[in-house]
Amino acid sequence: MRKALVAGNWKMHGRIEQNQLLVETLVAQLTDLADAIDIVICPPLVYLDQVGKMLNPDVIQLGAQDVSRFGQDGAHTGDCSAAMLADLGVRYVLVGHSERRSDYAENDQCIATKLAQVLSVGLTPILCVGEILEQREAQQVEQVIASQLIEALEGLDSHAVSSLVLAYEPVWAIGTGKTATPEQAQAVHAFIRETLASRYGQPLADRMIILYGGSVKAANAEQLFGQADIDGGLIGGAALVSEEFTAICRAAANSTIDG
Ligand SMILES: O=C[C@H](O)COP(=O)(O)O
Repeated sequence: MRKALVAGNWKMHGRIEQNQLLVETLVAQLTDLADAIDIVICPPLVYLDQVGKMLNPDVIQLGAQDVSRFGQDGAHTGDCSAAMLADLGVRYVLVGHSERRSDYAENDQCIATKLAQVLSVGLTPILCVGEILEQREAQQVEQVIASQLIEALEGLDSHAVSSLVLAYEPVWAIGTGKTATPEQAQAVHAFIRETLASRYGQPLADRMIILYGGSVKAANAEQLFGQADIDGGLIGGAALVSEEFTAICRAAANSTIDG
């Protein structure tokens, strides 16, 4: 059985004082879920050290929102390498989030390079894929998702692919309050698993953790996580509210127990 994972992506939110309050609360509220699910918090880069020092990695692990595509130390102003993230105790790294794709024109080749950097230092990438509204309306969802996956995974062997986490995030559902219905999300998750099975074999596909992201909140988490191929969530806005994030984690734990 796959172990559910819930990752909170704070995006560009936080201040030292409010981070402290939020993380202290989460650590206290989520301790009993340590064995049931994996929980990750991805604060902004400048707060990784602060948040990392407050976390008990047996309960909540540290994640980063991005990584440099350059592997070596060097003249890359503003960048932070995978090795530096590992040095700080980061365990997971978001790669290919739609906001990186749109804000910084990150293409699939750039994303493939970043994946390789993250894997090279033994961290777990969370590879994000998802279609924009026009692509969904044009019935291109499967084509877009397959292409994003295949291009990003180009050059990785099965062993490397098996150490990834995937996140399906329909761009039209991110921060908009328009969640995909559980059926819409399940259909794409099943398609992702089929695509992986056809390229890397059924056992690998069956083990792959595939998260859903896009306006997940306490009120819809249970239904989403109850779908057969949805193994948890990548949470944005609701990750900034302790009661919401805790309830989402509990819904994921319940879905694991329910099977
Ligand atoms: O990384 C998180 C996703 O982009 C979802 O964000 P959201 O929950 O605010 O829609």
